[in-house]
Amino acid sequence: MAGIREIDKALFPIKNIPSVIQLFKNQLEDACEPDLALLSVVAGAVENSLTCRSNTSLQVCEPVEPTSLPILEFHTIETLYNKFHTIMKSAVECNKGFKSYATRELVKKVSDVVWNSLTRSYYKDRAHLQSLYSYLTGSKLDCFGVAFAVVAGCQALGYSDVHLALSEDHAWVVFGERGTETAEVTWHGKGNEDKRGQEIGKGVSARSWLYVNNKPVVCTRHMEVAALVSAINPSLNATHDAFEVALLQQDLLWLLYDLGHLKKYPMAIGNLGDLEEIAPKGGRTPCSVLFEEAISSARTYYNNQHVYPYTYQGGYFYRNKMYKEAFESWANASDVIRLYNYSRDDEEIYKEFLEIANELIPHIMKVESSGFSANTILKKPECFANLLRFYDGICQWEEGSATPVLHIGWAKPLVNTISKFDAEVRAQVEIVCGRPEDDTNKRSNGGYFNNNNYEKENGTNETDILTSLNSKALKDDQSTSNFHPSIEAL
Ligand SMILES: CC1(C)CN=C(N2CCN(c3ncnc4sc(CCF)cc34)CC2)S1
Repeated sequence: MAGIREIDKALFPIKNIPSVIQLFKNQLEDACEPDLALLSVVAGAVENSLTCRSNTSLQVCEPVEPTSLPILEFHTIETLYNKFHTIMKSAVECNKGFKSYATRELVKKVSDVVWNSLTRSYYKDRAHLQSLYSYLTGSKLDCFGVAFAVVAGCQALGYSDVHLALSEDHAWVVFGERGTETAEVTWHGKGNEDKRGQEIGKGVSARSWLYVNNKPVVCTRHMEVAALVSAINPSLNATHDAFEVALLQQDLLWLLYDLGHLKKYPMAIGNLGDLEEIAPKGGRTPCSVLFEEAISSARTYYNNQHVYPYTYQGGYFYRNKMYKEAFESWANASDVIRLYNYSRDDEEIYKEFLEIANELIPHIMKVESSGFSANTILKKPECFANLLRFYDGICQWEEGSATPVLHIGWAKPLVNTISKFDAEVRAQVEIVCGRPEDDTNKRSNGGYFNNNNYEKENGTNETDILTSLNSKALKDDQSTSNFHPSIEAL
């Protein structure tokens, strides 16, 4: 392992953001691979010094150089770096000399070293528990942090084949001669037995969103740096961010973007888009384009199996009152989820769709039907079509799943929303149902919406459907409709 080089040491003591950027630049542009342990300790130390101040009350800071940081001494970093290497090397005898490829036993051993050195019990979802600084000074890591620490530990032991694999809500490792071996190395969610050491989902979990249909982001060393930078958390408290940390994260993401290391990492591009929306850097790609780039990355490299690129974009449109565009993004997100089976590990994306359906869309309908919107979306059939596509995707997500998705809490906002569109607007939407593929328990997208005349597949016209929907939600009468059984069950 290269260890800390003179060129890096020369940057210390670090007093400002440009010095941190330079350290990352040296590591990323250097011929050999970036040192994950060094960069994670430095990023964690900076984040900790600016967000975990003892007095959490917001000080009225005297105007300082916006990029100044609390001084970071080399000795501090070197001590923690050496501590990490000692932990790894004393726990794992690795054959000196030639480095073979990692084995499942080796990966499990490194995972055990990290796992057994964590504090017995602590609040796992707390902020600032993702870095090796947190691990080495507080013996605390969140679930992503454990996976990252295992990859950094294997790098410290000289295994260049062990890499981080990322879904939208979980992390594991790949290793071996062809990089095709997989292993769980951390936990997921609450109250789930960890599966550390096991291969990645072969069973039912393989069809769950959590494992993104086996289309995870498989990182290079440089993309592992992008993951640690994405995991930087600028939050000071529930309402405020430490702006220097957000600035550092944004500058580091631009550095990685310029070097091409975000090309296959949609969520990192989305993170950069969020930061750019808040504090746009002049002369840079605008955030709206970044959200589009994240979507095209997911479509190009991950067979469009990722949801978050569309919810990044939908959130941006929503915040900027571009409601017609938001509906389209959310319908596209729903077209992704419809191909999965909902499983108990998918709570995070369930909450995402629940918030869109029961908070964001009802808010839009309220604003749009307040009568002051000249160019209201309530007159636009494509908005109605995208709304139906959004809801239909969630219904199809539930079909074939062992766990139900929809319940009465979904139906009332749904009926409220649909009935805000007048009949003559709805009549302009044609539901063309393609022949459902003979896919056992998961039809492919059996239908799509476009704006011609509305025809239900069995000839029922839309007024009956909506009337029966309304009556169902309001009076629970027993008339039949073609909507999803869960809505039928109201
Ligand atoms: C549209 C949104 C709700 C906004 N933020 C989102 N995220 C914030 C950043 N996220 C991420 N950003 C970069 N890399 C990763 S790897 C991972 C799974 C655990 F390892 C999550 C995640 C998760 C998703 S999705």
